[in-house]
Amino acid sequence: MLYVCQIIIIALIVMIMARLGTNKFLKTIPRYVKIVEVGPRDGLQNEKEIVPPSVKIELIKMLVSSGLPVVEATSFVSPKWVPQLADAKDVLEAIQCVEGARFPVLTPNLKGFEAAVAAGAKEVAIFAAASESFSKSNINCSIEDSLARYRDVALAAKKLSIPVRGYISCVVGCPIEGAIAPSKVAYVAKELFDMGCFEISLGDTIGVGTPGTVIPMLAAVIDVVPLEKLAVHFHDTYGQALSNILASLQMGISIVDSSVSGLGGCPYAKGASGNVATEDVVYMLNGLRVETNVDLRKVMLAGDFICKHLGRSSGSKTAIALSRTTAHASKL
Ligand SMILES: CC(C)(COP(=O)([O-])OP(=O)([O-])OC[C@H]1O[C@@H](n2cnc3c(N)ncnc32)[C@H](O)[C@@H]1OP(=O)([O-])[O-])[C@@H](O)C(=O)NCCC(=O)NCCSC(=O)C[C@@](C)(O)CC(=O)[O-]
Repeated sequence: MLYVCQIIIIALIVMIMARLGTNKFLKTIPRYVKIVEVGPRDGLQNEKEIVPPSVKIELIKMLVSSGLPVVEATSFVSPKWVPQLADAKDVLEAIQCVEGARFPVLTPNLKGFEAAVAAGAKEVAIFAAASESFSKSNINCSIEDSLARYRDVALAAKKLSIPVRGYISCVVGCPIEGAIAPSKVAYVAKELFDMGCFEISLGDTIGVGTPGTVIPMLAAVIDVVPLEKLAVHFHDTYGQALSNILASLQMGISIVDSSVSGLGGCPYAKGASGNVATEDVVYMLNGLRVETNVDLRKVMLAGDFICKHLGRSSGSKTAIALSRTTAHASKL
């Protein structure tokens, strides 16, 4: 009996030592990561075929049931610019009764903000760029003009106690200008922070970044905005999104945007592919033993649902692999 106890104690010590050894290398990674699901907005804004509101509403409900704490629902932008989201009012009104997640919506100006609030928005997002040319092609104004517009939105939101998230596009590269200097990103980030954004999401809109460009960009932004206010938003055009997320986590970032099944792209950034897939992010974070409170199987069900509707296969490698191998799936 004494012998068995000794073996159990030694085994426990070995396990704890092994864990501590691993933790030495992973110690800077946050223990909890908030995933911001952007599929219904960033994903569906770029679909050629217009998805009916009933499908969007069902998708949002399925994503909420997977435990995702934030599901970006839609945009109150000009329907001439983004006809795919012309049903923003219908979608947002229909999910008012859904509990368990926050539903931010994009608002490019006061007109959009007022329409969003009238439809029940309790959180909004404004979206600037670190590239002049992209700002012009995406929202038809210069960076400075966009910041002036967003100050009005932020002020109106403050009066109603509505939290405002800020986005910055093209944080490492622009489809028109090429490489973007980290100082430009830091400048816009500080402006958004100073106007009251509670969180700032740094978007590699065309997915060209690698840890080699993402780390210096984050270092410049962390110098001017508190780390805990920053989120990362990677498109996966060059297959770099997960490595960029890991590098960001190692720098202490704990908020990651992703899109179910890797849906997405920006209508004003030709060639940009979808966001990093939520399923792939959850799988990696599970492997790192980072808490997300998200049920991977349920995200996969939401992914199946929208991919069937769109008539295409998933953009998530995890979803494809797990749906093929029941042996792996049972270990989740
Ligand atoms: C900003 C504008 C409106 C300027 O567009 P504009 O043409 O310069 O605006 P305008 O003020 O001259 O108005 C033109 C028309 O739009 C109407 N209008 C004006 N505002 C609104 C509104 N809010 N909602 C509905 N309608 C609106 C306005 O009433 C008028 O209607 P008309 O008199 O011609 O009938 C336009 O450029 C626009 O809507 N752009 C949005 C483009 C977009 O949504 N892009 C994708 C999202 S950003 C992104 O994907 C990046 C991100 C966030 O995901 C991060 C990343 O990946 O990097």
